[in-house]
Amino acid sequence: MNAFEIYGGQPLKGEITPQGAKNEALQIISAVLLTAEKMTISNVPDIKDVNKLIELLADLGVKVERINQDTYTFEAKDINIDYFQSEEFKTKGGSLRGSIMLVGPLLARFGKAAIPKPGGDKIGRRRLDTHFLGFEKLGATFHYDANNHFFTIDATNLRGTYILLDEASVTGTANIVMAAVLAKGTTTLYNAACEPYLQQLCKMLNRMGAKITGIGSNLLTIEGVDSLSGTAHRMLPDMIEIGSFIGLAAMTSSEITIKDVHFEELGIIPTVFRRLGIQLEHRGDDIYIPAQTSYEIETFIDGSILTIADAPWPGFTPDLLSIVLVVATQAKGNVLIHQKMFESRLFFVDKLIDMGAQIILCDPHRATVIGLNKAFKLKGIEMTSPDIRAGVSLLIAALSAQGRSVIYNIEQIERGYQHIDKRLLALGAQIKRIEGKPLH
Ligand SMILES: CC(=O)N[C@H]1[C@@H](OP(=O)(O)OP(=O)(O)OC[C@H]2O[C@@H](n3ccc(=O)[nH]c3=O)[C@H](O)[C@@H]2O)O[C@H](CO)[C@@H](O)[C@@H]1O
Ligand SMILES: C=C(OP(=O)(O)O)C(=O)O
Repeated sequence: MNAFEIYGGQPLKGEITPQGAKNEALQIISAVLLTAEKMTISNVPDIKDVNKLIELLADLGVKVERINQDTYTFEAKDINIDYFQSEEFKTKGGSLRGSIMLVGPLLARFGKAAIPKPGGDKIGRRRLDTHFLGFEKLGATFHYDANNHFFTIDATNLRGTYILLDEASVTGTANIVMAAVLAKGTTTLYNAACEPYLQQLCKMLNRMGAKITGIGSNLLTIEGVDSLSGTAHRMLPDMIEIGSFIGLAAMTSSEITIKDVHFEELGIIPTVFRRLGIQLEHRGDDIYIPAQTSYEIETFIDGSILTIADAPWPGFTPDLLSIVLVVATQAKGNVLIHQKMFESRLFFVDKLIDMGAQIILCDPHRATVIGLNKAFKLKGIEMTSPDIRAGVSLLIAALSAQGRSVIYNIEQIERGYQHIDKRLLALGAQIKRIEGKPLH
């Protein structure tokens, strides 16, 4: 088991380039199953979840070639549908959330699919109802074997229809769109999620010959086509990494430039960090963050305490709330963090409290942070990372803290952050990968 050992308390300095977007990559790479032709995908992040998905595709019979460090070609000509029944697939498929998005393309192209209940973070209940209700509307039938946690889905004759999603699920929308592109007739999808990940997916599908309109809105119209052809696609920079680096710079009083961020795709993210008092400048397509000895959280116009809450896009992504929370611990002022979507995503705050942060966990969804205004530094401790974003938040806390910290269970962090120790070392961080297990 690997851990990170960190000596914190020193400012960092330099430039950092965000990786390709993890959550976009999981959709885009699943979509290669929709065509027998060659797909060339670039800016693919070298992270555990993406590499596992690529491995799954290869196991399914997709011809995968790595052209260079971040570019792959995929050719889904001969697919081995029987692989679904193998024990290997049940183990591998169950280990990442993104594997659920293999179902839509497989139904569209082969009329059947099977999938173990996927993994992902322990951040609360993670329903898949939206996916299956959507597939059912398109004419699929599914069976859930609760003993083996295994879904089997049949769909020989998918037909376009009107679908009102029960919630704007990100992976659910991607899955249903990918099933509908090859269905007969027109699908109208309302209450669709519209994150940049989905906009990128829909634009790529259109380049492959799909007919999707309404991209970027919560009403998508998908006119089914007979087949799709190959194309090339480049992933956007990962907006969650960009937000994490903004938080890192502020918390550690570092002067950092985040390169090539595609600022116009970041939506409300820069605004939310600015509301925490963080100065950031949009220079060319970079974000420049000066070294700041203090940053002050705004209040609402009437003087009441600021609330930062998550919401489906174009609202603030839940994947950055843990980062905002940690950054607020060293701000001047107070903020209420309201994590509406997930039930267990704030449960890492006990570690921050152990480090000296002032936080009141009001209930599983809400935490009040009383900023220390950098008057007292957090102190380094040993801790275990419960999920990917909490993990990076703890990493940021450790880099700002006085003394030595050890973070265990870094596999969680490495699901989504490419070579993070090496990239932080390049900014001057004192971080080392060590062997180690938590005591309990
Ligand atoms: C692989 C991938 O892409 N994972 C992302 C994806 O997960 P994923 O697609 O699994 O998440 P969903 O969008 O389905 O939903 C996430 C949670 O939010 C709740 N919910 C969702 C929509 C809504 O309108 N109201 C609501 O309360 C759901 O019940 C669920 O608990 O989207 C999440 C929400 O942005 C992100 O945290 C994950 O990083
Ligand atoms: C929760 C996340 O990922 P996943 O959906 O893969 O668990 C995330 O990226 O923050």
